[in-house]
Amino acid sequence: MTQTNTSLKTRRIGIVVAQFNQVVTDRLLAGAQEALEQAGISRDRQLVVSVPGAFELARTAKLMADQHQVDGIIALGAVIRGATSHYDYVCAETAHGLAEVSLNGPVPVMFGVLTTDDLYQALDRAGGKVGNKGRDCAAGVLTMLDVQDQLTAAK
Ligand SMILES: Nc1c(NC[C@H](O)[C@H](O)[C@H](O)CO)[nH]c(=O)[nH]c1=O
Ligand SMILES: CC(=O)[C@@H](O)COP(=O)(O)O
Repeated sequence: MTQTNTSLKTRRIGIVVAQFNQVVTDRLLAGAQEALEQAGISRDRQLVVSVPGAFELARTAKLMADQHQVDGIIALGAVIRGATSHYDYVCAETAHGLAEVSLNGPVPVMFGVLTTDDLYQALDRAGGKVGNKGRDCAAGVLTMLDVQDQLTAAK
């Protein structure tokens, strides 16, 4: 599918970012914001909201989507395995929650939540040697808007 990006100048993108493991999520946020700006979505059209942890991302994304504040949403977080099974619950519910908001809500939601065994794996994926998941999600949300436009035009 070709990228048209015709209406990017008017798009608004929401970014919901978890404060937990902020040394990682700050880098994801920076990657996402920089990529959006490079694509033509200036900072004043990026609505950034921070929440306590990954578990809170879905509810906040839902509020943004339901209030029609944005055309697409990027959810950013870093869940890092601890000593107990808490990690599994946070990962599962965060993923289910965000998927539900994306499937049942009016705008696409990108899953920019790292789920890693340790801090090093997370940093590698937040602007380190394995890329930046925030940046990937910025590209992804724009592709999703383009896909949506093309499907609407093809009706
Ligand atoms: N352990 C991590 C959490 N835990 C916190 C939860 O997300 C949530 O804020 C709390 O249980 C209150 O509802 N969050 C992360 O984003 N990353 C973690 O590694
Ligand atoms: C992913 C978590 O919630 C985690 O950091 C909790 O750590 P623990 O399992 O050691 O309590």
